[in-house]
Amino acid sequence: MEDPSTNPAKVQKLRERAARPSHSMLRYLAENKIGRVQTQEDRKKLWYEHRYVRYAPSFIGQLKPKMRLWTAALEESQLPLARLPEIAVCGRSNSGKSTLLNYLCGQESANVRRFPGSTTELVFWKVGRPAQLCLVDLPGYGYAEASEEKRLQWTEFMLWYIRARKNLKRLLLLIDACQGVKPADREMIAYLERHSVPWQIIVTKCDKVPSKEIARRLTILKEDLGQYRRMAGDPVPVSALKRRGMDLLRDGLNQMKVAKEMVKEGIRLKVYDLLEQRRIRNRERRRRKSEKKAAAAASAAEAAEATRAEADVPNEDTEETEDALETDLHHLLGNWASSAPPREDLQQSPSISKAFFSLDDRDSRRVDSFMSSLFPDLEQLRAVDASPAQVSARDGGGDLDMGSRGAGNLQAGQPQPDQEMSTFGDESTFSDDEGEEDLGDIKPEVRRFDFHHNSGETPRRSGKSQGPSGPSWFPGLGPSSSRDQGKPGQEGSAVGLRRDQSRPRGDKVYSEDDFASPQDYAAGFRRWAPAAPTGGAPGKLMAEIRQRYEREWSMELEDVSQSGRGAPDAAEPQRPARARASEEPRPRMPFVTQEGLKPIPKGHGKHKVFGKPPARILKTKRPLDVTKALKLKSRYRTTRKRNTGTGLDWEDAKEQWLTWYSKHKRDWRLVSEADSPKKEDVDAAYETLQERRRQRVANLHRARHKGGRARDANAPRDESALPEWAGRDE
Ligand SMILES: Nc1nc2c(ncn2[C@@H]2O[C@H](COP(=O)(O)OP(=O)(O)OP(=O)(O)O)[C@@H](O)[C@H]2O)c(=O)[nH]1
Ligand SMILES: [Mg+2]
Repeated sequence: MEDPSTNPAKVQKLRERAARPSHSMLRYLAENKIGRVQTQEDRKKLWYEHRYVRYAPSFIGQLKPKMRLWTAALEESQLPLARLPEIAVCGRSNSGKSTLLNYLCGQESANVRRFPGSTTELVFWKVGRPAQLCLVDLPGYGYAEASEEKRLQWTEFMLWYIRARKNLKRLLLLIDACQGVKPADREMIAYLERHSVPWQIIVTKCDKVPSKEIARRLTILKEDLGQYRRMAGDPVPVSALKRRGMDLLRDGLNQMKVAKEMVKEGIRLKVYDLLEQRRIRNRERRRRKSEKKAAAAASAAEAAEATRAEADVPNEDTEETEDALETDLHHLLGNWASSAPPREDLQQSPSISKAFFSLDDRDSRRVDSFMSSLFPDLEQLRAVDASPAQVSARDGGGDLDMGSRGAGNLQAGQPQPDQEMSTFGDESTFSDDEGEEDLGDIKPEVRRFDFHHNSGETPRRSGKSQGPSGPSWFPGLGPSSSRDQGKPGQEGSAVGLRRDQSRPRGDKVYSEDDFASPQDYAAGFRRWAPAAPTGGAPGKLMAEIRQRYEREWSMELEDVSQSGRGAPDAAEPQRPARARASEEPRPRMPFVTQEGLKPIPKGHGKHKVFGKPPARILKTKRPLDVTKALKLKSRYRTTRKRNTGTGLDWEDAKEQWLTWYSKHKRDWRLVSEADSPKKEDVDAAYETLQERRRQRVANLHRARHKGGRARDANAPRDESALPEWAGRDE
């Protein structure tokens, strides 16, 4: 018997058959009706639900949250600010990524098409109002209906994005339930593991597979993927199109939305409640302002003195409004904060460390001791102001380890002047509807993310060096004091201490961000992120990746090229492909082989690089042959008509017709329409023919049983003709 272990497909089948899904899983699938509908009753119900029940799921605490297009990016410069936690969906083309995003929010915003390759850019969707999450629709990998250049471009950029983006909180890896985990998916998992990106498998299109099958496959998946460290949760079976199993997924993602707390005068509050309040407040302020302006214009027309007198009013008024709004805010928050007694220590002029890193005395003491252990000369640092020469010397440092640079500079006593920076990432992210509003009055009080906030443009990573006014590498240390004391006119440009307002204490938890380079920090990239792929060198990143992870990726390429040749000699140096002098240099779209870089092959060979299209697409698509289907062929005949007897005598013609008739007699329409001798004649002649044939067969039969040729049974027996032994009766 054949050994089944030699055939992976067989092994998989055997495993599936042997898998024993857990009771809870079967129960979950049955309760949520995940799987192909079996009965007519269920089918009817599903149809009804789909058609008539309005779909309004609750996600990130909002009912049918708004899904607004933020940007679509294929280059680093097109990426949006990294301010919201991002969840990306990734998977082979046509695995249902865009559909899943749509139905997560109950919207139909993302572009969905039937063919692979409908999404060709990284599409960023802001979810909620105010936005609390960013969903990223990544283009698919594997086969897609697009040019190779395009596919290479988006694949590279997607891989780079996954690797470099700091606020990417989770990557949902979609797997088509009908297709299962393909080699390309395994490659992607290896890539994610390598770069420490939390991922989770979502099995989509579950409405196409029976639930028993799904349960078995999920069990095997769980077994196989249990070894991975970065897997953020068990595989989730869903059917986005039929809206099944989505709640489990939503619950998982809900935890990732912006839900920061801040401590305001000793009271913990949700930032988003405050943002809502601020939205209301700002709107109110704008309305009052415009009213005031209108009133001022009216009075200006009456008297010039009155106008001049009003010129000073806005400042006072604004402050009044501020106060009024502050109380308004407290009122809206249930008057908690106003009832809290004012703390003595808050009124004092804040020391550098205390102002930023303490919530209560215990925390501040702990942080202080941590600080002094890290930076023994912290006290001296505070006295030193940043001079432009020192700063520029620091900026010439190239791309060293940012962590050690940050710490080193602090020790060298070069605190940076403060600069506006965007906030992002786990520690610092929050955004609201308008997005660009100044968050100055709220930010300083936010626990754990009291970084400097940008009210203007964020310095991009690819941009110029920050120069003398570069942002602090260690937010909150030094610069705030120098700024507050040295630049009284710059109030409110960045989040720091406001002169008129003392900072409530907030404790500080350090993160890697604190030691990241300002550029990376501002642009929201991970440490060690490589430069983004550019149009100038297509395929470079991809080639690097392939070279690096070749062993981990179960590469079809390797299998194909190595079978029959054996493993390559490791000692042999790699020969670069030689350019022929006579030929013009071709634009190279390289991919990595055992022999080095090669241009992407044409024809079937390119499947090795890009994956194979599904069989459905490889099949030639022919229009349905209507004439055949409706049996109208004879009426709309386009082929040559058979010779029906021109130039033949009747006998020959009849003979031909009879052959034709015996072939086509089942198709009564053909026969009746045929331009032939009369049907009765043909039938009669055919019957005769058949009779003759029957005779012939009968004769043969008889002859066989009489041990010789057919004979007339009544003919007189010729004894002499018989052999000697045959006729001797006696
Ligand atoms: N039966 C079924 N079909 C689905 C489901 N989800 C998506 N589809 C179909 O799959 C096809 C592709 O869906 P898309 O959402 O465009 O797939 P995609 O992964 O975004 O594809 P690309 O953008 O090309 O990578 C569409 O025809 C969908 O209707 C599902 O849960 N069940
Ligand atoms: Mg898509």
